[in-house]
This record gives sequence, structure tokens and C-alpha cells, in this order.
Amino acid sequence: MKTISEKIFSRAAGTDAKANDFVSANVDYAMAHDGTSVLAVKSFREMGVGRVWDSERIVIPFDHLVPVSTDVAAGLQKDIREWIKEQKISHFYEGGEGICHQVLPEQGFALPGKLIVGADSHSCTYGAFGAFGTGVGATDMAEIFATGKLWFKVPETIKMTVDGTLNDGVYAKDLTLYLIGKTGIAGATYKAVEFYGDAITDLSVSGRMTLCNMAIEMGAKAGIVPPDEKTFEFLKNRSQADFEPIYADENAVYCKEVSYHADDIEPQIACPHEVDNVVPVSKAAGTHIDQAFLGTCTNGRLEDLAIAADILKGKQVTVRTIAAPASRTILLEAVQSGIYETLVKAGVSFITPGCGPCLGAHQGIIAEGENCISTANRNFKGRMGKGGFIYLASPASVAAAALKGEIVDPREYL
Ligand SMILES: CC(C)[C@H](C(=O)O)[C@@H](O)C(=O)O
Ligand code: SF4
Repeated sequence: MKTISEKIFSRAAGTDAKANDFVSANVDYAMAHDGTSVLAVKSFREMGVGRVWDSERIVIPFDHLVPVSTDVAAGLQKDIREWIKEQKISHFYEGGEGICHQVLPEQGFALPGKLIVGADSHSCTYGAFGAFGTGVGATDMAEIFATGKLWFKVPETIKMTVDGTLNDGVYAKDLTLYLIGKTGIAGATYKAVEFYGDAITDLSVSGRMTLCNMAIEMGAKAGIVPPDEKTFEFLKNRSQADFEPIYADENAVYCKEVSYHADDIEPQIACPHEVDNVVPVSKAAGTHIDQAFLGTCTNGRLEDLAIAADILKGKQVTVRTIAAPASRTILLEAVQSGIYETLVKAGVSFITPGCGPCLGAHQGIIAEGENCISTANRNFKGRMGKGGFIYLASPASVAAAALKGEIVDPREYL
């Protein structure tokens, strides 16, 4: 009679865990990146423990500010590299390898049934593989570095079902934005969300990552897609450990059950400055665009670049357009498949695999009053530059807007 989360916490805490119980759980993998490892390592040092609990279970990709752009950050990154050596952390990924939430799945750490905790809010991405992935603050991460354990309140679960087949020109991102629009930014606060229905199982692994990545944008602790053949296929020759797929019991108790139909979903866009400020793209059509951005842990995968390339092939963008593949592997695949060439010929500027301008730290900051259409997951005020406006949409909508110089229904370009 348990949900996926209750089962994962029961195993990880070695107890019969039910929603709302407080448990001390053993973490399977812990992740921190160049941004959050700084504080995590500082707190860890202050704890005076000496050695980390397990140097094989800590994964540190550098992704947020790569290649590093300030002398202060360069010094901090140098210090973290030294700590990684001293602690013999085996899974360190240097800048350029990719965004943490892409690197962990690619390297086989995002596994069904595991408890994966990251010092980054979008660690819920790992739910795409049937894991309980969740984000914590850097000081909580220091606790995990030291003990391998953390206290959790086992979340209640919302069962969200989307039946039917997505319409042409409607992608995983549109589905995700639609669900966030319906749920609201706080509609799933501290809940886990289990996703069901044909529209979910039809999604590729990449599309499921887009969906679970944004579970936090409805307030959720975790978003989970039950693993299936597509999951196992992706994990083949990749997984770093044995795993046991976990499924909810048929009579599991949910705090809420909601269902939607894929037929009702058209291309969606989240307008400034809240992620649930979602309307059909057609309603925002005509809005002037200054910059277009393809990338991030939400939509920086090959499938996403391919969708954009289909629209941009043989044409020219009319606004500055930046692409940041989510990983080096994806960059290479884009090169080998010709997608890279198509996009470059269309006028797209490629930057190093990583977070790029997503959080406004470097490489594509927008000016006051400028509008950016982006495939990212957050459009908070000032995120990509003070006084800027961010519109979140699918790679198709971003590519179409890059051509027209204004927001447009991407179905006009299919
Ligand atoms: C820098 C990091 C703490 C942050 C997060 O946790 O989400 C970042 O990745 C983001 O997307 O805003
Ligand atoms: S790509 Fe953006 S949302 Fe994802 S981890 Fe990096 S900064 Fe955060």
C-alpha cells in the first residue's frame, strides 16, 4: 500500500516509512557542483570530520561557471579541485563535461529506486529514471558528505495522469509547462509527484527528464516516472550499481489524484516573471525578442537541438541565438549528426556544455528591458540580467522566435 517515495524511503532508512514520517535515510549518491560545493566544503571543513563518508558516492561536476570567468571563482574552483584530490573523490567531472543533471544520468548514477540528493534544486531530474532525486542546501550536503545520511520528512504523493497523445508541434516542455500552469508554483509544495498515462510513457527518456526537472517549479520535492523498457535501455552499459526498479502498489494512498488529456495541450509559454504564468504560445505571439537560448538541464539534449535544427535548417536567425549542449557527449552527437552544422549555418553561437547564461552568471546576460526566449526552467525577475524579461518555451518555440524576432506559434514553421 505504498507510493514509490514511501518504498524508496523504507529501503533507504531501513524502516517502514509512511508519508509524513521523519526518517534518517542513507543517501545512495550525493552531488554538488562548482557553485554549491564551495559552501558545502566550507561547512564540511568546519565540522572537523576529516574524511568524507564514501568517496565513491560523491559526484562533483563543474558546470555553472565554466570556463571560469572571474578571478574569485577561479580561486574557489582551484580550492575545490584540491579538496576533491585530498578526499580522493572518484567522480569529478571537469568543466565542459556537462550540466550536473545531464552528467549523472549519462554516467549511470540516476538509477531506479535510488535516493539521490544534490546540492541543486533541479536534482529532481533523476526522477525520470524512477529514482527519488531531490535538492538540498549546501550545509545539508556537508552533513551528507560527513555521514552519508540526512533527515527527511517522507512526502505525500500526488498522482498526476496525462492520457492521450501529444498533438503535432507539442513537446515534453509544453506538457510540462501546461502541468505547472495548472498546478501553480506552490501547488505541489513538499509533495512527490508520480506521473502516469500514455502521454507520459510515450515521452522519450529525454522528455521525461524535461518533465521531472521542472517538478520543483510546482514546489515538489520529487517528480517520478515509473521506470520501463525505455529507462532500462538507456541504462544499459551505463549503470554504476545494481538497482531494483520500484513501483507504487495498486492501492497506494495519494494525497491527490489529478488527470489531464494531451488533446487539450497546445504549445505553451511561461511569461515573466513566474514559471506558472503559462499561456498558449499563440497568446504571446508578436512579443519582440532580443535573444534566444537553447540549452540547460531542461532542454539541452540532442532531441532538443534536433527539434530546433529542423526549424532552422537553411534559414537565418534574426536575433542573437545561443546554444549550450547539456553535455560534451551531446555536443559530439550534434557534430556527428550534422545538427551542429545546421545550427551554426543558421547563425547560432555554440558555447561550452554547461549552464551557460541560464542563471545569468556569464555568457549571454541580457540588458535591462530586453526579452529572452529560453528553453530553461526559470524566468524569475533578473535571473538572466537585471531588468530583463524571460519567456520559457520548447526548443521549437525558441527556434521559431529566433527566426521571426518575435514570439510565434512554432507550428507555423513545421
Ligand atoms: C546555483 C544553484 C544553487 C541553483 C539551483 O539550486 O537551482 C541553480 O542551478 C539554478 O538553477 O538556479
Ligand atoms: S542549467 Fe540552469 S537550471 Fe540547470 S543546473 Fe544549471 S543553472 Fe540550474
